[in-house]
Amino acid sequence: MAEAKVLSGAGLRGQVAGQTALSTVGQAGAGLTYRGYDVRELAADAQFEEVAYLLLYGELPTKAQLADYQGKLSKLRDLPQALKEVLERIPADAHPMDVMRTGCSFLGNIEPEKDFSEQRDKTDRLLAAFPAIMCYWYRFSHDGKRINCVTDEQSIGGHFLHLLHDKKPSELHVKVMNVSLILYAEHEFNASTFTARVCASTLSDLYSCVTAAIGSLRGPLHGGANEAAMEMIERFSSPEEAIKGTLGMLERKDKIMGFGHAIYKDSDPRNEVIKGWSKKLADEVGDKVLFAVSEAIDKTMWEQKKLFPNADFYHASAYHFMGIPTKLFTPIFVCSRLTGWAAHVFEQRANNRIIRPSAEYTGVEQRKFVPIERR
Ligand SMILES: CCC(=O)SCCNC(=O)CCNC(=O)[C@H](O)C(C)(C)COP(=O)(O)OP(=O)(O)OC[C@H]1O[C@@H](n2cnc3c(N)ncnc32)[C@H](O)[C@@H]1OP(=O)(O)O
Ligand SMILES: O=C([O-])CC(=O)C(=O)O
Repeated sequence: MAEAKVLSGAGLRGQVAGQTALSTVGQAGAGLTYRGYDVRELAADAQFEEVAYLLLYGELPTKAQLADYQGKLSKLRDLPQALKEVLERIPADAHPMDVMRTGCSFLGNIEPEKDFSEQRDKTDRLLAAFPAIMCYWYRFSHDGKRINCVTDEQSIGGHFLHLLHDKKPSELHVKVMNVSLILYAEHEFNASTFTARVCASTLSDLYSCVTAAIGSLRGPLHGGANEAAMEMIERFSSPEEAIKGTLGMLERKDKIMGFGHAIYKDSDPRNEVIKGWSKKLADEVGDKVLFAVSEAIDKTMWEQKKLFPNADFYHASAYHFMGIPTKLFTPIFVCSRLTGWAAHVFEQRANNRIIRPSAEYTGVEQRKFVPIERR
């Protein structure tokens, strides 16, 4: 029989591992704030670029600052030819998160961060270029098309949809992308951000920090859960089937992706926001199955386990209704969370000590070395 898992203290749960002025997660009142602003207010009224500016530059921009910032980002969207050639060599069956990791890392070779004084400019470049890295590879490997990486879309979300679908996105879809990018932007010491900070603490460069963070976000217990949730939802063709299937998974002690959270105990404040937009999109496309299936799983999980949907669960159906292929879900998360990762790298660099915790040794007692011929 497998030994019982020792959970107390595992995963550094509940331990303060450093300080941040960027966000609060799971504190009384607003469940999530970015530099003091409730994420729900930001998602309702701000543009993603305003939130990126807030995280990276410290305060919300004025109208003129936002226009300048969006103008700057628009000019940084195109990809160097050498990067396009690398993307063209990545096969169609590669995981797009691996493509993002490679794209980010390769850009770090040809446009390196030579000095920390460049950190904001390098972040802006990545923010502008990530949608094209994802879509250039996707459209080339899947449709055989070398797309133009520049569009006249003002927003990053609109730019991404335009590159992906080769047409101007609807206002509703641009709005939902904007909301989604805001909701995913920052979340304190989650696994991928902590990865970025550990890397930054060695005084490594920004691209290494972001590449490492992409690797952490990829896993299904973190950002990869939105794709895993979609794969689960799609298996059911009615709410009744979904309830039966969910009960079966719980009985088999399967993990239900898109549910539960390491910090939030009763609800994830981002969920109600993206759920509302997913419903609007379901109505727009005339969906009669996916949203109802999602709600049935949601209700069953609460009734059976008191587990609630996290930000990833209703993102799955929302993205699907906008015609986004499932395997691009987590890369979109990268386009957003880059802002949080980079802001944490800046914060770590501003007050750095190498992150190096201790381990409790559980191995054998010290013993005498036995030469190989006597073993
Ligand atoms: C938005 C970006 C994000 O990264 S949000 C997280 C995305 N990940 C997922 O949705 C993956 C599914 N969820 C999980 O694996 C966990 O809930 C995560 C998020 C990893 C948190 O883990 P941890 O802090 O260990 O959970 P916990 O201590 O609250 O667990 C208590 C008991 O409940 C169980 N549990 C938890 N989540 C689920 C789930 N989704 N499906 C089924 N069971 C779940 C745990 O296994 C644990 O049970 P037990 O006490 O070991 O019997
Ligand atoms: O905070 C966490 O552990 C995971 C999460 O929700 C996020 O990174 O958005």
